[in-house]
Amino acid sequence: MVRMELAGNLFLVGLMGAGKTTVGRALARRTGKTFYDSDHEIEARTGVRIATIFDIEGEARFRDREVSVIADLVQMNNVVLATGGGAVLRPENRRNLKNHGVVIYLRATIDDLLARTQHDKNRPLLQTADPRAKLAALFAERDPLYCEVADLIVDTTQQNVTHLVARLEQQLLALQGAPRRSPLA
Ligand SMILES: Nc1ncnc2c1ncn2[C@@H]1O[C@H](COP(=O)(O)OP(=O)(O)O)[C@@H](O)[C@H]1O
Ligand SMILES: O=C(O)C1=C[C@@H](OP(=O)(O)O)[C@@H](O)[C@H](O)C1
Ligand SMILES: [Mg+2]
Repeated sequence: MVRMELAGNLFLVGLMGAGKTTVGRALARRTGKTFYDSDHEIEARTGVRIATIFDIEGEARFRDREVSVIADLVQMNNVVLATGGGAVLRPENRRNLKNHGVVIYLRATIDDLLARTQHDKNRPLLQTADPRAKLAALFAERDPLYCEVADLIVDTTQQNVTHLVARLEQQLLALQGAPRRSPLA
């Protein structure tokens, strides 16, 4: 059987724990694209973990680094890029993502996001007394931005990564054939 090819760049957005890094890596493998993660790229360029950048420089400077890394990575061809959850906060990033590829919003419930992030200490914004309340506040602030930038919105609830990636590939192929469809999958 001849497999249809998915053209161009794929960019993943969504809150912490949505699965951007995990799904992005698997999607790249499945589609034959090269995987990048903006957080990994920031860590590679600085030589320190994200949490250390937040500690030493603060969030605003981290966002500046994120803008610069995303501006570079969107220039690549045939990549899957997992962004950090806050990338959509900066208009330059929203513009860059929209202009250079198909943007996929991985949406998840607060319960799922909490369950998937609670054992990981490298997300400084969730090192608080009430991470559920923090995730809910971030959802309220960012969901409109993710929706604004997305070509495709995918609900990840009760979806294991393998199934999610297979479904995503089908939806992306359909979108490729009909570019002006609604983003709601
Ligand atoms: N659809 C899913 N179902 C179950 N677990 C998931 C799913 N997507 C991601 N995970 C798990 O959740 C955790 C956070 O995923 P990650 O890819 O780091 O999210 P993000 O990059 O969006 O913050 C990881 O342990 C990952 O294995
Ligand atoms: O939501 C955010 O503001 C952040 C999300 C993180 O990436 P993930 O979404 O991959 O966890 C990372 O960029 C940083 O801790 C800030
Ligand atoms: Mg990630």
